[in-house]
Formats: sequence, structure tokens, C-alpha cells
Amino acid sequence: MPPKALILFAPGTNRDLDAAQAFELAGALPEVVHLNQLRRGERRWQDYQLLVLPGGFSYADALGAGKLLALELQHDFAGPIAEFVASGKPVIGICNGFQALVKSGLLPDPQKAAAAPEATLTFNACGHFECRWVRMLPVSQTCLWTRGLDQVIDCPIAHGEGNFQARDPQFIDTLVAAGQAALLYAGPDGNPARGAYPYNPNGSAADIAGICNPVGNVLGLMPHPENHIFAEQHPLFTRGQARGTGLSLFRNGVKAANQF
Ligand SMILES: NC(=O)CC[C@H](N)C(=O)O
Repeated sequence: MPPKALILFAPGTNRDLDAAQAFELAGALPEVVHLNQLRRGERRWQDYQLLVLPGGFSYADALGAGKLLALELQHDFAGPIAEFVASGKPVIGICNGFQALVKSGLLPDPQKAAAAPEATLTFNACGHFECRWVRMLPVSQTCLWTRGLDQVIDCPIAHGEGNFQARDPQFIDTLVAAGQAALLYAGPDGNPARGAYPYNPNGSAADIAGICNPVGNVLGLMPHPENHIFAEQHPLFTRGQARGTGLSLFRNGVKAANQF
């Protein structure tokens, strides 16, 4: 029986079906579930082995992208989500889902977030929404989603608030040292962008495109690997210049979900 993936849908979510297709291709059984179905008890968290917070514009980005969804997660679903995370089941937040994970304190570290948020995703340093392809490099062995991966992944971005920053700049070094900086924006040569625009598209500290929690089962990332699951989706595919798809990440997640 393939693991069941709960694709969480909030008003304004728009990449739920893209995520569902990616997880299906990676070997899971995805189901798009509205927050209210969980609220009403029509669906139960414990029936799923993998949780996905897909991208979009939940609540129209009011009060900051992902903020209202984060409040909803904190107020209505804190218990079941904490249980899901503590069980070790794989969780991924993509773009708006990443913003919700950070703003609800589930990333970078729920233990520490209770006092004050250590990090946030704020407006792109370039001052505008960016919608184009980027390159990212998986670098963490802590994170179950990136473990064993060292090939560059090409995928699109589509965000206005993807600039990952910490209250204390030293906190970024701590994240990197702990293996929590899971994915870095890379330049054309596949090495980290070193802050250079346009390869680092939003000004994120240390080129961070994605981070995981300390134990590595929860990953959040701004780019959209679910939109590069077939090689031919890449604009340079016919010229033979496309690099890896995002499928490797999803396969890792599904492999981990199989244990539950
Ligand atoms: N594609 C997305 O999930 C976009 C996230 C968010 N709405 C932003 O603009 O930053």
C-alpha cells in the first residue's frame, strides 16, 4: 500500500494539484484536503504518512505571505501537527507552505520558536515578485528530503516574499552548522550563488532556498520542485541544458513515509 500524502488546502492555495501529481509520480497516494474537512473531523491526520503544505496565496497574502494560515495552524491544529512532526513522518512546505511553516514556528526549530521567532521570510531584496527558473543545490544529510542528493535541481520560483532572514545573523551560521540549511541557490556552475543576483533571487541569507528542522523530517523551501518533475518541463530541455528535476526530493520523502 503506497503511503498517503495529505495535501493541505487553504483558501488561496493554488499548487495543490501540482504537488499531488509530483507525489503520485514519486509513489505516494496524494489527497487534497481542505482545512475545514480536518476541522469537522471528516479527515483524520493520523490516516496520512506524509504532510504537504503546497504553494499559493493563502488568504491573499494578507498580513504577510503565509501569516494567516500560520495563525490557523497554531490555533486550530497545533496538537495534531506537533504530533505529526514528532512522529518523524515527512512534512514539506513549498513556497507559501514554507512561509506558513516558518511563521507558525514549526521551522527552523519549534522548541525555540515559543519565545520569539528566530527567522522569517520577508520581501524579496529586489523589491518585486520573481517568476522564473532558478538552480538549487541540495547540501544537507540531516534532512531526509535531501539526504544522498548532490546534483543540482532546476526549478521555477514564483514569489514576492522569499527572503530568508534571521533576527540574529549568527543564527544563520548555527543553522548551516547543524545541517539545517538543506537547499542553497546556485549559480550556472552549480556552486552556491554567494548572494549574487539573479542566482540568489531574493537576497536570502547564506543563499538559503530551503531549511529543515533539527531532526530533518520537516523541510520548507521557496522554489517549486513540483513544477519540474518531467525533464521536458524545462525551457532549455531541447538544447540539452536542463539539470536535475525535483522528483528526487519527492522520492526521498515517499521512501521515508513508507516506514510509517
Ligand atoms: N508561489 C507561492 O507560493 C507564492 C508565495 C507567496 N504568495 C509570495 O508571493 O511570496
